[in-house]
Amino acid sequence: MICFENVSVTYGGAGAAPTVAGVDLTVPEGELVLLVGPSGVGKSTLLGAVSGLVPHFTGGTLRGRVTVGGRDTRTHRPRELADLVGTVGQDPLAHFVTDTVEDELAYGMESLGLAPPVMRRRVEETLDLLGLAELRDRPLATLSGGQRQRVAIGSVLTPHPKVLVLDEPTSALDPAAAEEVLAVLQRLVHDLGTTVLMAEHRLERVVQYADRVVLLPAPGEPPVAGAPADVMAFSPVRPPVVALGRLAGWSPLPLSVRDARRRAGDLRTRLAGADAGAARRTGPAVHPKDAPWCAPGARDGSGARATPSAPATSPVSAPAPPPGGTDASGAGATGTGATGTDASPTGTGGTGTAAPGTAGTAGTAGTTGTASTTGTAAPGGPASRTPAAAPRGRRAAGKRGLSALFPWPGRGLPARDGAPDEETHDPTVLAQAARLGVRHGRVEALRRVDLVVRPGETVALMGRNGAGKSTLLGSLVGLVAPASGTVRVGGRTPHRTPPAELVRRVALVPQEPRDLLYADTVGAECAAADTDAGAAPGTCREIVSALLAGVADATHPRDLSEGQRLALALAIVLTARPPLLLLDEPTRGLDYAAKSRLVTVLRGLAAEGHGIVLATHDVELAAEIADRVVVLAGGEVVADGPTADVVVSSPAFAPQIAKVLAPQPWLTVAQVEAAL
Ligand SMILES: Nc1ncnc2c1ncn2[C@@H]1O[C@H](COP(=O)(O)OP(=O)(O)OP(=O)(O)O)[C@@H](O)[C@H]1O
Ligand SMILES: Nc1ncnc2c1ncn2[C@@H]1O[C@H](COP(=O)(O)OP(=O)(O)OP(=O)(O)O)[C@@H](O)[C@H]1O
Repeated sequence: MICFENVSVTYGGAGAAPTVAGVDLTVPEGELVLLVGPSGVGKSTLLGAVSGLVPHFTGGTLRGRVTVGGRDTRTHRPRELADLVGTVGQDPLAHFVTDTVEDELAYGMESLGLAPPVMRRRVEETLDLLGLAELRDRPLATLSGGQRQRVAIGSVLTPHPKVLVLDEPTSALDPAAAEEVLAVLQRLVHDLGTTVLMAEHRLERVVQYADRVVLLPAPGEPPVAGAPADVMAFSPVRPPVVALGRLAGWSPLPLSVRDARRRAGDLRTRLAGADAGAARRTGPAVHPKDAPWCAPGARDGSGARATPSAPATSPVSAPAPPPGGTDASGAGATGTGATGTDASPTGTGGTGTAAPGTAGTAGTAGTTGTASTTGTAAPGGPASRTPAAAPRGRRAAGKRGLSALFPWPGRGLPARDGAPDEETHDPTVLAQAARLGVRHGRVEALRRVDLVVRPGETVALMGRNGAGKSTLLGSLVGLVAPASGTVRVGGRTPHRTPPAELVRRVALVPQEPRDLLYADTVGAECAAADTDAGAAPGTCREIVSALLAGVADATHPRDLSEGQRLALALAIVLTARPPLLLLDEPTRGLDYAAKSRLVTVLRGLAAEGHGIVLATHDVELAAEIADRVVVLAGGEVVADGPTADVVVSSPAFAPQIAKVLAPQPWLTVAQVEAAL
């Protein structure tokens, strides 16, 4: 059904190396084929060549031939393939064409001219199938990340295309929703003979459903295709059950928890006497001193360093003194460091690239709000949730709004220590929500939420799509104001705190990393991040490379792969080293190796006394890194406890290894390896 004949794709001008090359591949009708490989290797590029987006919309040069159902995708533009191919990209919002859930589900069918009764029936079926019935009239812009992804999937299912091309379709879905979507896909493949080509990083969710796996081992290297267990035997990306199977020497390798449980008897016996607690403490934690970007003096070359477990009011990320010697507390309104630059004389931006913002800069940003996608946050009121929908120009303004909100701990920022709500601040508490309620219009997104985050703690927020995780993170950075109860960060009330003060206490990597990016190149983003944070030049760049190799300085952030873009956004925020670090779904697009490097970095920060809160559906990540898991449901906290207790007691949130080795207490392959 899909045929690649000696295909290569090259971005950039003459002489550039091809991103993918030597692709000869056939995907037969009625098969589910899984495309795997490291971040940035070219998976989306190959998928785009099938849907026609590459090269028609992305640029670049496609050589060779890709046909779908006999149609050449180079001579047929995407709309000429629309009756045959349904595509879900990595950024659903960018592809939505209507305004509401129901309209979006109907749109593809309308374009094909299907009869109204048929459309009606299929919309209803799909609303039920994907748990969207209650959201049918909702504006798409108000949906949570996972709700958007469900709509995107639903909208390609309704026209019943013969071919589905899906790029990380479960990345924003909660575990149960992911299982449901995969069950639907399997039914389409088995019952209707639909052909599915899907790229996915969370192999633990999908590999057992694949008929075949195609591995892209490295950029420019030809793909290797085969039976899933055969490819997993040598694949550099593999789910925990496969890693466990390889560790234990099982053959054939297990692809599912069920397969692995059947093989695990001996392993359980070997592990019976081992100390799970000790193994759990044997993670790959790298002390920050051993991480180059964290080395003393890395930030300003002076060797100045914050004390571990410093309280929030003298944050571990406390900005280093500027060359001029001005310190954070004494800078007053003019403390702009060596440059003396006011970032926003026109009052349109936040601290921008001139992080050493003055009181005037910060105040202006906060009060005018820049009419940006998020700029309404600070004292101005709740923020729009639609930054990704904004055109590039607005997004740039959004970035300025964001930089006013998020973490550019400017040197010389005026500290209002001693302000009323800080007087009673307990330095062992980085953030606290008490009986917190938040509304988005008619939607009660959070109800009576209690949460405390202390220095050195890593907390995973988990829960179904729409449970309120992003809202809770948003309330900690002042993006949303409480309807009831209180929220404090570093002793401040976030939505009432001038952004320039808040950024010294807390930072957020948003669910859509694009919202943090505004420069034209990776290099410029990194340079701005260093300046904003008062870090030594090269710090941000070093973190990007440490998380993910192969991200070129000259690339426009728009052209980065999903994982590369996330690595850049993470690096920008990690450069700022805020006392409290908030991460909203921080592993989309990241391969297992990059994820493990991220875990190492975060562990290092936690060891230094930073607090970390991550909203995630990635149960494997939560098992690796979180001390505590807080589960939200319908806007309420329904569980809050040590990771092992919370995740093991829930089939939805238990990582694969916990399921395989239950009732033994192991959560990760690393723990098992350490114990053996
Ligand atoms: N339009 C473009 N212009 C220039 N370079 C691009 C463009 N699109 C992708 N690239 C580059 O091609 C490479 C492959 O990107 P692609 O998105 O295909 O990778 P991927 O395997 O899907 O990554 P991920 O797992 O992170 O989603 C990356 O280095 C990326 O920077
Ligand atoms: N601007 C808005 N207007 C109306 N409802 C909204 C708005 N923003 C969010 N919501 C709703 O609030 C609820 C909580 O959304 P939130 O984004 O916090 O969920 P989440 O737990 O992060 O979900 P996901 O796992 O899908 O990212 C959802 O039902 C969402 O649809």
